[in-house]
Amino acid sequence: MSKKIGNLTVDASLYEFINQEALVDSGLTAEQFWADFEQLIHDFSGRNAALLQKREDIQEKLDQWHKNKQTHDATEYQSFLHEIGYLETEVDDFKITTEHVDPEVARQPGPQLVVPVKNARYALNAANARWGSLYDALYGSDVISEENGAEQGDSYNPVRGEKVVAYAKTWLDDVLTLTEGSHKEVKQYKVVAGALQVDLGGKTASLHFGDKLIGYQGDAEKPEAILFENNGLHFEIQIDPGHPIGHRDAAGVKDVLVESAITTIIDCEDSVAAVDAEDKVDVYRNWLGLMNGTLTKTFEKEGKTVTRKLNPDRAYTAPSGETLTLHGRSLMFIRNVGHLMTSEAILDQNGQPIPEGILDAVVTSLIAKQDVLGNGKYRNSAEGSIYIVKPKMHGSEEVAFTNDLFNRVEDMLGLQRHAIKVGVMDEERRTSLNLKNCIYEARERIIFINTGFLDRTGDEIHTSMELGPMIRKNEMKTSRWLQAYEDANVSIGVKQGFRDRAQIGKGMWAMPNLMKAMMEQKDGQLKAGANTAWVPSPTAATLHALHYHDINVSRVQEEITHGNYRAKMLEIPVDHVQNWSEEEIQVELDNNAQGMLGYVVRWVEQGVGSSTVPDINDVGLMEDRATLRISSQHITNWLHHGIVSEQQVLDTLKRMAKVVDGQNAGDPDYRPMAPDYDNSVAFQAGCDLVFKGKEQPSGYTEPILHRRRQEAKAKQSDR
Ligand SMILES: CC(=O)SCCNC(=O)CCNC(=O)[C@H](O)C(C)(C)COP(=O)(O)OP(=O)(O)OC[C@H]1O[C@@H](n2cnc3c(N)ncnc32)[C@H](O)[C@@H]1OP(=O)(O)O
Ligand SMILES: O=CC(=O)O
Ligand SMILES: [Mg+2]
Repeated sequence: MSKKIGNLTVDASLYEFINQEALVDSGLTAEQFWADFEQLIHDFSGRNAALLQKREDIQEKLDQWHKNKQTHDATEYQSFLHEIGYLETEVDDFKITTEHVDPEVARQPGPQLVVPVKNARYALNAANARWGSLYDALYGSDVISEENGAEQGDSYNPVRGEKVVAYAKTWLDDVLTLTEGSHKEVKQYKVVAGALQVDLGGKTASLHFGDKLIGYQGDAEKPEAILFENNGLHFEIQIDPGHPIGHRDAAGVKDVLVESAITTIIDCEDSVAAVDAEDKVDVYRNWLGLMNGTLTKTFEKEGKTVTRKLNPDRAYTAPSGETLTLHGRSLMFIRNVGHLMTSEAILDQNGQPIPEGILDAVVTSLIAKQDVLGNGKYRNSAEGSIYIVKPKMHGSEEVAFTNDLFNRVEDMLGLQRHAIKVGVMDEERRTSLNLKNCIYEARERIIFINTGFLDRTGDEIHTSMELGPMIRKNEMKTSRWLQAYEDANVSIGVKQGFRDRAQIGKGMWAMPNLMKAMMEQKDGQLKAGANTAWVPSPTAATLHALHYHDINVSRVQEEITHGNYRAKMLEIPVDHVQNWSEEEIQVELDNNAQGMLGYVVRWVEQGVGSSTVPDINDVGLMEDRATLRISSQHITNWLHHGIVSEQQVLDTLKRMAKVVDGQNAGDPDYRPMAPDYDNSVAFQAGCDLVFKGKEQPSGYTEPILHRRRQEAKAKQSDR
């Protein structure tokens, strides 16, 4: 059902949602909103389409260039890229001037959590993941080994519990060093004359660096929680001798509560399957509930009914005796979709679906205006800012388009100029190579540049598809172009004045179950100069937060050395030797096919936009549209260059479909792909992604996924 509003045709459910929910108390009338929206669509759609056409024209030229050249000459190639406008002439030096940036962005380095907005249970969990139990994160992850009787099991294992406490207290000794003794020996914590005093059994000690104590809850002599700050991040020692864990502890410590997900990206993009107006309304309604504080979700967990809602702020007594309040929730950003897709939720005056990025910009900003006006139960941005993450832009013209669009949205919604901030995903090759210019176009509203290395890898493969077969997927992570891209992002961000004003972010830890490995490796992103980095879950946020206590990122950024990274970034990861055995080729194909189908089947049949899918070695990998872009494009590339044959790919897909079916055997809602492959919409989607992969714009997966999901939905409603 749809409604004619002016010259627009608007899906009825979206129209009702906007009029009856999103516009309420927004200070805008429905009449004016729809009239302005129509005009905005009219003014911006053509430019959006032209930018997409430019992408296609450039790709066509790149393809021809590689096809016509016998050998690849790097210097010649760079000149050609300049000629076709792929490499831009660099703007003069400048600094970003973004104002009204919340401290979480400007001055609090810390983890950034990403969560699919469509999943209310997870989204609420993510918003609340500002604070996380260190004991729970350790107990439930592989950071604590299961050796010597420390298995997780079904009920509380005190042997494991002891290891957790030992780990946490060793950490406390590092960040909260006592004048003598160890936190392991403490018998009592109290606050005396505004300072920490610990009883070590006969001896007393205090903090080596006294200014780290900044508050407490309860009675100073017998606190329930003591709050500390280190490197701008907070944590609490929580004390309750009556608690089952506190009861076992000499000082009654029941937990260490760590400030964890400082910011969270509420994602409308790659972790979400939203293909029609119904889905978009679900997405927007959850975002509204997060902005006005009304979102709740009731579900069964461990035999109990749980109702999850947003956590309140946290109140403490400061050493001065005054009340100190800290945010109880993560600062929420909203990731809009990119410029590529259109949405049938609204048809323009010609009956054409409008650009989905425009729809997201208008509706997510309208909803966030509730927070700007202070209409919600809680405040997200104390600065009255709206944080939109914009993915998958190619080059500075596309950033300029976003900036102009946001100006117009601000005018339309009655927001102050630059109230809408932008986080630019540095995840397409044309953006990485022209990053300084991209930042320049958004210099008054930019609040992050983030290396989305997953999309970036997909774009690397697609852009140079014609040059030759690419190196194996796992080798991409250590290749020279990728290192140069990561370094360039930090260097350019620092030079353009991001330090202590905006985020220089790094990418996702995509192995949600391998937390020990994360603890060993993810601090590398901070050492490279990032002041935030992506994590897939609240547990990962709590653990990754410890890295920011170890490393003072602001200081790291001060010492960043700058180089010229362009030439290295332009080194294309083709494998010139191709010294692969038949077995290696098959393993690579199996791995890509399994990851791809494991993700696609849940996307297409069940509308799940992000899943953990076991890889060939049974390691659970976070899969989303960006990882799908890599695996599908990799197969397409090897197929195109004859490393694998069409029959081999098809046989592999069929074999892997059975493996994936087996992995999902426990799911009553699962629809197997084998043996009726021709009738499995998901399997057909997988085939399209590789066999039609060369024609997909920039190698993106969304056009095929959307079409196939719509088909699966239609089939399901017929059944
Ligand atoms: C390239 C890119 O664009 S990366 C960014 C896009 N990707 C993402 O956003 C991925 C985000 N992460 C996720 O979606 C999930 O963590 C997945 C799909 C990877 C794993 O999900 P699951 O297999 O269901 O996780 P698992 O069973 O281990 O844990 C579930 C619990 O963790 C919580 N959880 C897991 N991930 C998240 C998250 N991102 N935010 C909040 N809570 C989360 C769930 O709420 C649940 O707890 P609950 O029972 O108390 O509600
Ligand atoms: O969006 C993130 C990415 O890696 O792609
Ligand atoms: Mg991405």
